[in-house]
Amino acid sequence: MSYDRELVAAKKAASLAARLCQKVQKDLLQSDVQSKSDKSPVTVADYGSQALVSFVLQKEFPSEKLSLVAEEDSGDLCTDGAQETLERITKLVNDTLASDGSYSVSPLSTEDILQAIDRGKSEGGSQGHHWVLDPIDGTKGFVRGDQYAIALALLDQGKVVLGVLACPNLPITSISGGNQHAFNSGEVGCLFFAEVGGGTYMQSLNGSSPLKVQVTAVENPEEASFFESYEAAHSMHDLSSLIAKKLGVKAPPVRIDSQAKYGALSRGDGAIYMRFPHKGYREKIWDHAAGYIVVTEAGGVVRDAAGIPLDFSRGKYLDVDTGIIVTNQKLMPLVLKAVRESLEEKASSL
Ligand SMILES: Nc1ncnc2c1ncn2[C@@H]1O[C@H](COP(=O)(O)OS(=O)(=O)O)[C@@H](OP(=O)(O)O)[C@H]1O
Ligand SMILES: [Mg+2]
Ligand SMILES: [Mg+2]
Ligand SMILES: [Mg+2]
Repeated sequence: MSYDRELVAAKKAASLAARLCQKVQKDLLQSDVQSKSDKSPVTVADYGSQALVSFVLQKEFPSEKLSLVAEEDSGDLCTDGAQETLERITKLVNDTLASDGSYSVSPLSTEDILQAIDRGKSEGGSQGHHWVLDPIDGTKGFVRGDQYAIALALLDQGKVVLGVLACPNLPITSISGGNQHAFNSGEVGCLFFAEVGGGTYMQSLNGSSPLKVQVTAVENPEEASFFESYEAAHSMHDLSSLIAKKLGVKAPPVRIDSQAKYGALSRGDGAIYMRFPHKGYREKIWDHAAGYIVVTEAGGVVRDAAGIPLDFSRGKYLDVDTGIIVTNQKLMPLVLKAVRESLEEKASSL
C-alpha cells in the first residue's frame, strides 16, 4: 500500500507549522511560555503548531474521520486569563495560513482553534490509521533558541508507515563534530521524510530538491560518535558515558534537543543515539514515531535497552525496557552488549 498522498499532506503540514514556530522563536518573550501541570514548558508555538497541523490534515482528508494522537490539549487555554494567549495563537495560525495561501478559508475563530487542538485527543492503538504529532519536540531547546522539531507520523495497524521531521534550526550540512548551532553554520532548516519501504530523504525547509540519506557505515566503535538529550533530566548522561567508554568511543557526546537527533543520525552525522530516562518516566509515541521511521528507512535500527523493537501499537505510551538505542546494523550488537554490562555494573555498585 502506498502512503504518497498522506506523505504530501504531512510534509505540507509540518512545513507550515515550522514556519509558525520560526516566527515565534524569533520574537520569543518570557510571557509566551506557560507551564503545564507536569511543569514542562509549553509555548504559543506548541499550541499553534498543533492547531495548524490538525487543520491541514482535516483539509487534506475531508471525508475521513481523522484520528490524531498529539501532545497538547486545550485545557490550560480554556482557563480564566488565557484568552489573550488564545487570541495570539489564533492570529499566528491565521497569519501563517494567509502567508501560504493554499487554503482559501475565512479566518479561523478562537473556537475553531480550540477544536483543532482537541482533535489530537485520540489514544492510538493497533487498529486503523492514527496520525501521531509532537507539535514542538524539544520545547526546552525551542525556548533556549536551540534545536527543536515538528514531528508527524502515521500509524497503520499499529506500525509506523510514514514520518516527517521538520527541524528549523538544524544545519543543512553535517553537524558531526558538534557544530549544531545555527549561528556557527550556513543555511539551516531541514525536512526529513520517510515512507515505509521507500527510504529516507532530506530537503531544506526552503524547498530544495530531496536527497536520499543513509545512516553511517562506521563499524568500529572507536570511530563512532554518539548523540544524547541536551537535558540531563531526560537521559542519564553518566550511564551513556560509561557505555561509550566501554565501547571505546573517543569523541565527546553530542547533546542536542529533540528528534533532530534521529534526523542527524539518519544522514550519518553521528553513529549512535542513547536515551536513558530516569526511573519512572514513560516514553510517549509522539517523541519517537517520526524519528523511528526516518532512521529505520535510512538503514538504522532502533531497540530498547533489552534489544526489543519498539511497539507503537499500545496507545500513547511506548513501554520500553530502561531506554532506547539507535544505531546501524553492525554496531547494534556491540552497543547492546555494552549497555547490558554497564547496567549490571551500575546495579551491583548500588
Ligand atoms: N523526565 C523525562 N525523561 C525523559 N524524557 C522526558 C522527560 N520529561 C520530558 N521528556 C520528553 O523529552 C522530550 C525532549 O526530547 P529530548 O530529551 O530528546 O531533548 S531535550 O534534551 O529535552 O532537549 C520532551 O518532548 P517535548 O515535551 O515535546 O519537548 C518530553 O516529551
Ligand atoms: Mg512537552
Ligand atoms: Mg516531545
Ligand atoms: Mg512537544
